[in-house]
Amino acid sequence: MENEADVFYRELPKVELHAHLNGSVSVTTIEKLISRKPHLNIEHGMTAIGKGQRRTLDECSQVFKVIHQLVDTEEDILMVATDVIREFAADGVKYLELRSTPREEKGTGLTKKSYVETVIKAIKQCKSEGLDIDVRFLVAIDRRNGPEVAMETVKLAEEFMLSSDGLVLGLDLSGDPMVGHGKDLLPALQRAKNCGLKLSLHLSEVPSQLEESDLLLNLRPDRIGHGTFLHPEVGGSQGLVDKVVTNNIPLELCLTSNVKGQTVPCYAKHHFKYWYQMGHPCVICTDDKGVFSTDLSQEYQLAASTFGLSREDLWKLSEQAIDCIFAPDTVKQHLKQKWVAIKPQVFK
Ligand SMILES: CC(C)=CCNc1ncnc2c1ncn2[C@@H]1O[C@H](COP(=O)(O)O)[C@@H](O)[C@H]1O
Ligand SMILES: [Zn+2]
Repeated sequence: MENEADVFYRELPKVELHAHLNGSVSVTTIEKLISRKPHLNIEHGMTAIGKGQRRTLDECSQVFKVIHQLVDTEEDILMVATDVIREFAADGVKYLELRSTPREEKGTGLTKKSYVETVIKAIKQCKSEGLDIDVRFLVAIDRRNGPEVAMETVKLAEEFMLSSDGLVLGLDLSGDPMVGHGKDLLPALQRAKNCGLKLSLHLSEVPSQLEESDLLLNLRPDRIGHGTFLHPEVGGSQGLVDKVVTNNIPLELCLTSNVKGQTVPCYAKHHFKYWYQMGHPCVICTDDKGVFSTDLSQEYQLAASTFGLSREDLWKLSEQAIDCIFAPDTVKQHLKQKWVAIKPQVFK
């Protein structure tokens, strides 16, 4: 049974800007995938981190390898993407930017192009079902794959930005933060920026990357993923903070992901507090709702209980997230009107 508080968080209209497709796969969908591929001998304990459990970053990366084995055909991607979109819609998300790394699978004929096409197909299919959610796509670069693949990915994203009726809006830089160096990826990221792709970069997700963070910030990304170690208290620097503040770059903050992935010691010490108190634009996100066994309503609830936010504070937080989306102003206006229309129902 849902209690009154749960209803509030679900009914609160929300914007999700940091969700990796294959990290967002629910237990129900994983079970469907496992039954399609029994020979892999995968159990769903291998694909999700439960309540109170933690994993090192390295162990988290292993989890993605297991999920990628389960999701390796166009059919799988279509199912995964439609399920994930429906789940976000059911959780009260009205605008979603999904991100995913195009993969090629020689065995099944999947190509990077057909990968992106299939995600777009899923988005269109959900739209035709009349779901009350606007979904866009960010093409992801896995930093582990190096500069050449990054450049190829940018070209692919560019093509789709021009041909997808505004569904492909930008580029994400993600992947194991301990692997590779951001400086090698600068040419690809700069090209993306020049051709009009919006940039959301995972940045300072782990400590001691001041130089890399500085280089990436010089690109003036449109949003930052995590930014856990930017501020001086955790080994970052005032210079980095100043760059983020001066350029007013919103942060995508994922509480459960950071605590379960152990880059943050506990919820109370999450850097949400630092940036929120400063009045800097912060957007609460899930990162990988499947892997970390969460949803966006739970993340808002966690932020409220940890940092003492009122319902009015939460409303403002979700409404201000609209200003950080990559879709054009007309979409922002439309969403703002939607928020106004929904408010009486949420605060009844
Ligand atoms: C390791 C850890 C604590 C995860 C949370 N933080 C993350 N940091 C960097 N990249 C990520 C993270 N979560 C997901 N990803 C990226 O998203 C991919 C999975 O989604 P997809 O296949 O791109 O659709 C992963 O292989 C990885 O490249
Ligand atoms: Zn992420």
